[in-house]
This record gives sequence, C-alpha cells and structure tokens, in this order.
Amino acid sequence: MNPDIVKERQNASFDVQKLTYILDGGPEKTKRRREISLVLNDPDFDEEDPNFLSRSERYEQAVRKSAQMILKLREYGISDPAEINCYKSVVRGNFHESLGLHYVMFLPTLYSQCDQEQSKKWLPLATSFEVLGTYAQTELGHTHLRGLETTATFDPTTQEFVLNSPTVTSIKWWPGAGKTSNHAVVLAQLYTRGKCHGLHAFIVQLRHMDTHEPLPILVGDIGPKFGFSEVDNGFLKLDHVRIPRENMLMKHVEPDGRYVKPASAKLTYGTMVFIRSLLVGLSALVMAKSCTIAIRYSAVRHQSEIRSEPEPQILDYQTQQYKLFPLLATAYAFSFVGQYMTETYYRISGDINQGDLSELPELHAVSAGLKAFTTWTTNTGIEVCRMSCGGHGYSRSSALPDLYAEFTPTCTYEGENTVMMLQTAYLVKSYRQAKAGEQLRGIMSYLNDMEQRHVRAHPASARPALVDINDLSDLVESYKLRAALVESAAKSIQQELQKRRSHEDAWNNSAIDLVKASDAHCHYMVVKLFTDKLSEIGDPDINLVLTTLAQLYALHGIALNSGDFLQAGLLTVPQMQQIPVRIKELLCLIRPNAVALVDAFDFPDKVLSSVLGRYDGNVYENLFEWARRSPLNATEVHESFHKYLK
Ligand SMILES: CCCCCCC/C=C/C(=O)SCCNC(=O)CCNC(=O)[C@H](O)C(C)(C)COP(=O)(O)OP(=O)(O)OC[C@H]1O[C@@H](n2cnc3c(N)ncnc32)[C@H](O)[C@@H]1OP(=O)(O)O
Ligand SMILES: Cc1cc2nc3c(=O)[nH]c(=O)nc-3n(C[C@H](O)[C@H](O)[C@H](O)COP(=O)(O)OP(=O)(O)OC[C@H]3O[C@@H](n4cnc5c(N)ncnc54)[C@H](O)[C@@H]3O)c2cc1C
Repeated sequence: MNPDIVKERQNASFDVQKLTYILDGGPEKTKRRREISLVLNDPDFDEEDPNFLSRSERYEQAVRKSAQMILKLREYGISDPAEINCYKSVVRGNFHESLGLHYVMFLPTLYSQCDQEQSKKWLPLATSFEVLGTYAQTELGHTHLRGLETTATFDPTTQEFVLNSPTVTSIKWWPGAGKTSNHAVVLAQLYTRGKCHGLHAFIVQLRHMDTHEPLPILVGDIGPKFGFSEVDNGFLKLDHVRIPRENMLMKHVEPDGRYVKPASAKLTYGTMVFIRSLLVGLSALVMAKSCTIAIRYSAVRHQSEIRSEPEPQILDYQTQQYKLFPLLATAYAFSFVGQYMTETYYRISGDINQGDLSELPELHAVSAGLKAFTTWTTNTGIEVCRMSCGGHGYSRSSALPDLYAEFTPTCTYEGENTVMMLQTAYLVKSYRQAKAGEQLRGIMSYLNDMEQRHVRAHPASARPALVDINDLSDLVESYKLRAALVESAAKSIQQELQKRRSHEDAWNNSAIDLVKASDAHCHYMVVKLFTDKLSEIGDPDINLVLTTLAQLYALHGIALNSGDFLQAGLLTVPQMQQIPVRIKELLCLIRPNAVALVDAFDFPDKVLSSVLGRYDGNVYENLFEWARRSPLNATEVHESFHKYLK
C-alpha cells in the first residue's frame, strides 16, 4: 500500500463504511452489492483490456461477456431487476454491453406496452433471450418524434401492418444491436383507413431465429463511433415488411381497421422517460468514478513545490482542490438526486399503471430536465478530472478517456440535452397557473409565492440582503428565488406575442431564456434534494462532512452563476466577494476527508479499471506493467521496421 494513501485514510474524521451504507440505501444493500461483486473473481470473466483490441475483437469480447452474464445470472438465481442491474454494472465496468439495449429498452417496452396476450407470447421469448431485441426509433433524417417518416399501414384484408421506410432519411439509424438483435421495437406512423394516427410501436422480426440471417430487410452496423465500440449501433431499412396485427403494442387497431385512441398518446414514449430517469443515477456513478480516480491519484502524485520542502502531494495545491472538490460534492449531490429520481419514477409509473395519468407531465418534465442537467455537468466534470491528472490522465490506463467517450453520448441520446431542457412548457404552464392564483403542488409549489416575493433585476444595494451565505437553508431559498428565471422566459414569450409573432416563433425567440430557466429550476432541485437528505443522516460526523460538501456545492454554483444572483438582488456585491473566501475555507475542511469520501463510493479496482485510481495507490509500477502489455510490445522489433524502415 502506498504510504501517502494510508496516511490519507488515517486522517478521515468519519466512518467510511457507514457512509457507504447511506449511498447504497442501507447495510443490507451494501452487503448484497458486495456479494454480487464477487463475480469479478470468476475466471470466466477474465478478458483482455479492450484498449488493446480492434473494434471487431471488442464487439466479440462484449458478446461473449453478455452471453456469460446471462448464464451466470441463471446459475446464481439472480432475478430481481435491481440486482441484475447491479450485477451487470459490476461486470460491464466502464464499457457498454452489446445486449444492453435488450435490457434497458426492449424488455421495458414489452413490460409496459404489451397487453395480456402479447405478454404471454413475447415475455417468455425475450426473458429467455431467444428473442434479442433493439429499440428502433431514430431515423437518419429525424429524431423529433412527430417528424418520423417510417410508416405502418394496416391492411385489413390480411390483418397485417405493412412497415415501410419510404425515403433515405427514414432509414432507422443508431438503434443498438444492429448485428446482435433478431427483433426490434420499431416506432412508426400508423395509417389505417387512410388516416395517420401518429407514432406507435410495433414488434418486427429482423433475423431468422436459427441462422440469424437477416429476413428480407436491410440491417447492419453503422460503423465506428467516438466510443461505444462494444455496441453495434445499427441501421434498418424496411421495404414493405409485413407483420401480424397482433405485433402492434398496446393494440389500438381493431380487425376492421378502426382506431381506438389510447388514454394518452404519450404513453408510447414511456421507455424514454424510464431511461432518462436512469441516466440521472448513471451521471452520479460516473462522476463518482472520475472523482475516485482523480482524487486518489492526486493523493499519491508529488510534483513541484509549495515551500522549499520535498515535493508536495498535488492534492495540497489549492487549485487542484478547487478543480476536484466541487466535483466530489456534485457526485454526492447527484447520488441523492438519483435516488429521488428512481423513487419518483416508480411512484408515478405505479399510478400510471393504475390508470392515474395526472402526474405524467411532471414526470416527463422532471426526468427530461434532470437528465440534461446531470449529464451535461458530469460530461464536463469527467474532462476536468482527466486534465487534473496531467499526462497520465491522457493514457487509456487511467480509464478517464474511456469514461468520457462512453458517457458523452448521454448528452445526445434519449433526447438531445437542449431539446430536453426545452421541454419546459410545463414550467411555463405552471408559472402561468400560479400567477392566475392556482395553488400548485409538488416540486413546482415554490412558484405559488413567486408573486409576493417577486424577484426583479434591480440594484442589489437597494435591497436588503436575503441570504446568509453560511446558512444552507438560506442558500436553498436563494436558488429557489433564482429559479424564478422562468418568469423572464414567460415574459419574453409574452413580449414576442405582443409583436404579433406566432406562438411557435415566440417560443423559439425565447429559447435561450427557457433553457436558462430550466437549468435554474434543475439546479434548485439538486441543491434542495441534497440539503433535504442531510436531515435524514443521524451520524454527526457524516452529517458534518456532507453538510460541508453541500455548502460547497451550493456556493460554487452561485459563484459560477453570480450574474443571476446579483441581477435578481438575491446577493449583494460584498456578499458575492465573501463567497470565494468561504469556498477556500470549505476546501480546507474537505481536504483531510477527500480520499475517505471517494473510498465511500466503494468501487472495486476491477470495476474502476484505472491504474491511477487503484485502492492501494501503487500507480507507477502498475503503469509500467500496463504499458508493457501494449500490442506494440509483442515483439522487440515491430514488423513495420522490416517492411518500411530497414
Ligand atoms: C442506461 C444506459 C442506456 C444506454 C442506451 C441508450 C441508448 C439510446 C437510445 C435512444 O436514444 S432511443 C431514442 C430517443 N429519442 C428521443 O429521446 C427523441 C427526443 N424527442 C422527443 O422526445 C420528442 O420529439 C419531443 C422533443 C419531446 C417532442 O415530442 P413530440 O414530437 O410528440 O411533440 P408534440 O407533439 O408537440 O408533443 C409535445 C407534448 O407532449 C409532451 N411530451 C413529450 N414527451 C413526453 C413524454 N415522454 N411523456 C409525457 N409527455 C411527453 C410534452 O410535454 C408536450 O405536452 P403539452 O405541452 O402538449 O401538454
Ligand atoms: C451512442 C448512441 C446510441 C443511440 N442509441 C439509439 C437507439 O438505441 N435507438 C434509437 O432510436 N436512437 C438511438 N440514438 C439516437 C439518439 O436518440 C439521437 O441521436 C438523439 O435523440 C439526438 O437526435 P439527433 O441526433 O437527431 O440530433 P439533432 O436533433 O439533429 O440535434 C442537432 C442539434 O440541433 C439542435 N436542435 C434540434 N432540435 C431542436 C429544437 N427543437 N430546438 C432547439 N435546438 C434543436 C440540438 O440542440 C443540437 O444542437 C443513439 C444515439 C447515440 C449517439
């Protein structure tokens, strides 16, 4: 064990194990997660570092691993969805799996959209992996759902739907598992009796069940990408492909071609809401991994000098702390927000299953906003962590380049982030309702008293200071009042309408304000949820260290968005000048606990897959060891010497 990292652990002021329990949701859950993590010792999962393999080899290794996972899950009798998820995230490490989409989109779509008869047919096939599925929605030319071109036309004479990609732009593009899957949920515009009824989901067989040869359908892999090398994102061109009427999910077409309207057309979009909710937790996980790597490495790396003494640990540089500790605070904040998002998703989708759709719009708005907010922040955070590791952060051995490449598409998939932030219609609607005197419930209820508080842009000196920057509840309040930026967005729309613009143009001309309002709303939610969590934590040592992190998270956010807080008169200029001073104090308070705080995330070394983030801190000898395994070192003299240089 590296002596620096031993010393760091001795300095911790709290019980790391107890904090792990809080993150996991209880000691039992930690125990079970650790039991599941023992799978890492299974030699059947031994594999080559994907960084030393070609794309095709990576895909093959990933398929082998996915198949092994299925066998082992059966062998160990793991069937609880949360446990399956935990098991897979351990085995998968920092990469995706080729069968990922089957689990996260295909199966959930079947579970939520099959009727009884369909469940009977498809669920046994899909859960036994005879049917391997993908989710084909996006097209070469479109993502916007109303604009999708693929058609499904009902033919009552044969009781079939005819699926067709009428143009080049309508070719399905991106769905994972282009080579792996034999079925797809295809999203297409439904036509019956000559009328379009909008987007619906259909199960389409793509490949022969025994030979895996494509049916008369063009299907394949779209080629290498920025990351996602394990995943065969695919294309799918349908040329008048016929499927039985029973393959339409939620069956809305009667045998005579009559269309029966669903309770809400948006139920077809349910799988996206599910994944967006999941991505909030994934952001927390990846932020936690990145911080673990960067902070452990910063504790063992010595460089330059502060005083004329031996080179200090780079974690002692104030600037290094300023780079990393706000991200550490963010990892904790997002972990608690992830817990909230999961609970909220299951609570509301439970109600939806019982026929109560009243909270569907809020679930959509919250999941879309938090997905965008947390993935954007994490995406930039990973890169900060990588650069904070200097040159070694650039090596794939650090895992940070892989974490970035695998994570960055979360800002794009399941709804491009700006587009998701613009799903703020709900916020604006809520604001208008509150203004009209309606009492809002839930997370939007803060808009109820906006009229009385009325935050306006005017000189801060003319207003009493509202915020004690050392008081967390005051900080939450100030974020709440800043979230009133939705008022500016609503006003901007109003002004545009007064210029006789159409509603659509007024909306587009206010889009920057709307994204800002969404961002402020999400930021408020994160600060509030982090603060609320503290009241549940009884252990005084842990409460103290998490309170310090929550304060840092809140103050750092204010410092980054100081213009909003000043303009709204929420903080005075002297207070704003105090914030960097307080942030520096908080960095010093966090410093002795930094390594313990990342240890509490409890990532086994094999899951982290990072030479820089090793638990034992023995970085240099292992960097050397890793480099020697590079395929270029397989022979002392590379064949290119003989071919070209000799
Ligand atoms: C964990 C690891 C996972 C790794 C694998 C992930 C692989 C990735 C897979 C994918 O990316 S799958 C494809 C994902 N695609 C998208 O996310 C598309 C994004 N676009 C949209 O969601 C929609 O186009 C839109 C931007 C929301 C617009 O929707 P639409 O075209 O229907 O517009 P309108 O007809 O105007 O309807 C807007 C109306 O509907 C409400 N609404 C929209 N979405 C939902 C929803 N999901 N649930 C409930 N309600 C929804 C919206 O609020 C509007 O309501 P009103 O204002 O009219 O009341
Ligand atoms: C790794 C990966 C995996 C994927 N897996 C799947 C899958 O399994 N199944 C599937 O169906 N799809 C999948 N996708 C596709 C993914 O869902 C889309 O790429 C994503 O929804 C974004 O759409 P787009 O690519 O059309 O971007 P665009 O919508 O073209 O975005 C381009 C730019 O236009 C802007 N823009 C677009 N619309 C608006 C607007 N209304 N207002 C303001 N700005 C706007 C965006 O902000 C962005 O800056 C995957 C994508 C990736 C990268």
